[in-house]
Amino acid sequence: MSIEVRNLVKHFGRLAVCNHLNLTIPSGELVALLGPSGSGKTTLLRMIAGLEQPDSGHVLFHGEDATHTTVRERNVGFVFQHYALFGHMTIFENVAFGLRVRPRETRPSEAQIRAKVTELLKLVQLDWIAERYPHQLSGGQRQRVALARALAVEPKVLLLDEPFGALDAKVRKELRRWLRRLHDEMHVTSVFVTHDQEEAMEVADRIVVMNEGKIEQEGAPDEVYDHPASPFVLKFLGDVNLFHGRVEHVPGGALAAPDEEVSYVRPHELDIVAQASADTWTVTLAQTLTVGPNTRLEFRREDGSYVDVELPREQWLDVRERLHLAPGREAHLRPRRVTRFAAVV
Ligand SMILES: Nc1ncnc2c1ncn2[C@@H]1O[C@H](COP(=O)(O)OP(=O)(O)OP(=O)(O)O)[C@@H](O)[C@H]1O
Repeated sequence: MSIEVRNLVKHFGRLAVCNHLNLTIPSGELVALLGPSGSGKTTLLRMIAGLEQPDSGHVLFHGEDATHTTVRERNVGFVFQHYALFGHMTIFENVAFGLRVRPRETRPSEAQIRAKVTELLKLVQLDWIAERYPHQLSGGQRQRVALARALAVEPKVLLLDEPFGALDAKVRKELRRWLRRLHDEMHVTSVFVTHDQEEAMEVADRIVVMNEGKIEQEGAPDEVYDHPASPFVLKFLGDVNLFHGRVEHVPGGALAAPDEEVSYVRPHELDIVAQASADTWTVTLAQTLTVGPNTRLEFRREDGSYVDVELPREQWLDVRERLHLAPGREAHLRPRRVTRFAAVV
């Protein structure tokens, strides 16, 4: 089931929360709506679901206008961050719920319900605790039950709003991979909202970057990361050093961008070298910090600004020895890649 959003507009008071949005999600794709808080992700998701009406524009499901259809008619499954399971029902009954409340004529038989729920609980690897109650499960297990419950009614579209937001980092990571695998098995067209760029990059086929009610860019994770369409996308997808036009201290001036340009270099795209040359910046090491396998170095430039460099720990130990680097010592940084945008005046 493909989803299409055409010229969608939604205001809350005078605030344009969705500002003429256009988006096409092909059938079977897993798409992330990524953006900072307040960028309109949830509102867009709710309009796709039918929980919110747009001021104007259209939502199409499989080419057919669904703008004025109800949530039920759209046949979408939801998983939200604080999606409450029914506390008085077992896990099994929670998953069976959507099937049991169907009108008699479309309700599956008891045997069919049992088979379906068992299959889904196996899929989310929780069949061994089917008779437990929600309060006896961990947060991550509960989210998996919520997903199984959403899938039970065989939705054509699955919508997830920060589904793993409330969980700790390790569980989040596990659930992400697991969601990706699940999607590959089920092929349900899925849209999930997140403000975590790592989560979006790791899970999604395609990322839609949103900012202030508009789509800044959409594309495959690599495409968006390697070819950001705007400084906003570049900054939102990871740490980046920023160099303004006038960089007088650069030896030879070759790196000095024209005044109207800003250069951006990611911390892992800078090499530390011994000799100054036309394509290096002269810096002083301020401090080092090792986090896991990587070391993060903070260098100070002559104008007082800071540049971050990140490299694998072993590489850092090697560079440190070769260049006799220590806090307070001078070094030179050579970018392997520079992204330039016109400065906003
Ligand atoms: N029902 C509402 N009434 C008034 N304003 C609203 C309503 N829902 C959302 N907003 C406002 O619309 C803007 C976009 O909200 P939305 O929830 O879509 O953003 P978001 O990108 O999902 O943010 P978050 O990541 O914080 O959930 C926000 O400024 C929010 O305060």
